Amino acid sequence: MKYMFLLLVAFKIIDKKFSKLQEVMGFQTSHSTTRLSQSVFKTKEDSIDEIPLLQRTTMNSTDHTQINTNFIVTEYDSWVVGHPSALVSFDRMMKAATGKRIVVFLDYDGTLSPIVNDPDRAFMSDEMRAVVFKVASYFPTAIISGRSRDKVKDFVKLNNLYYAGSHGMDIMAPLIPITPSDDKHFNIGRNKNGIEVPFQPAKKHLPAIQEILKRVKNAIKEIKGAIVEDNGFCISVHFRQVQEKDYGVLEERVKSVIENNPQFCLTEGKKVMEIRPSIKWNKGNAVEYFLDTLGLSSYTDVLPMYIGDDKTDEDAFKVIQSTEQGYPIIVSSSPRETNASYSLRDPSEVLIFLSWLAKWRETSY
Ligand SMILES: O=P(O)(O)OC[C@H]1O[C@H](O[C@H]2O[C@H](CO)[C@@H](O)[C@H](O)[C@H]2O)[C@H](O)[C@@H](O)[C@@H]1O
Repeated sequence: MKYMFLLLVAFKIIDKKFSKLQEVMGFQTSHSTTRLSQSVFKTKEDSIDEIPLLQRTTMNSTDHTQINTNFIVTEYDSWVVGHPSALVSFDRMMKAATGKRIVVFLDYDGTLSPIVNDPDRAFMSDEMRAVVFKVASYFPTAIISGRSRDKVKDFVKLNNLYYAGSHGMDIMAPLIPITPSDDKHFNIGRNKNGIEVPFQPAKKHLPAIQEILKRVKNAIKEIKGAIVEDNGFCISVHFRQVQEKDYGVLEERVKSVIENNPQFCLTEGKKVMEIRPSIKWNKGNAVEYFLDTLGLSSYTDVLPMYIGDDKTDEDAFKVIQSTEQGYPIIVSSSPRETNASYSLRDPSEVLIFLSWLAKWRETSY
């Protein structure tokens, strides 16, 4: 009996220590829902379950830091300390947002829709659409995508938000600012008859872009799995389905098309090479443009949030950082060098975050 009691006490102490460790690791305690707990814990449990016990005890420090055989701190766990989960930090973030004018910026691929092999089939779920609709009905919201503006709008299918395509090189800004504008960009959104026209800083390059599009399609047509996507002011060359042995040739051919043509440059995204005009305009400029046309750039109580997953979103994260009170949130399930302050693992966590945001607005106003 005495031993049973001692055993119970020992068990309690271990259990308490484990809970403490979870808190230190940033696991949610106050805003938890079953979905969040499942989402946050899933990978931990999976990563432990998936790895045989023997291997757990022999892991090297590059992949995992071993604490004991039952609890493993992954590189992701260490990274997330510097880029806390926006779900775990939700209460704190929203406390700081109270009374501020929230503006929401969203990337599309890998943020609102999961990454898939075929770029034409990167559909957004109805659940995500419903939640984005709700968020956009409460806060000014814009989607800034690498896709052409029309294409991203076709995927999203919502009319209560703003769209920027071609990494911000094609913006349909609000016609009437929600607050009096300081007029920096405002008139650019309409023609002289007051009709809505998109802001397209690379417009004069369009004929050259179309010429490059023809040439790149021709240059890579024999490479199996390569897909060329016309994104209006940018061209994507996808290699997700290209065999590794063919990648070198593909890269060489794409580079040769813009060789000696300083009008264009090549950037890289997720298994995609992108040809774009060499102008100083990116997703960060698009964020500034929207804030300006919304009439918000001169207000000190504006809190912009930007959620994105790719390299081109980093320019926007930098701009959000520079406001000193915005929330740049990266979508990544692996550690990454980033200018974002917070993180979400994947579009399913983006969905939870946006639904909490809408709920917060419903209950706190
Ligand atoms: O700025 P975004 O909205 O994130 O657009 C960036 C690129 O996204 C798309 O490509 C990516 O998603 C595809 C579908 O999941 C995937 O197959 C591809 O490997 C990813 O790179 C889009 O097709 C590109 O044109 C965008 O530039």
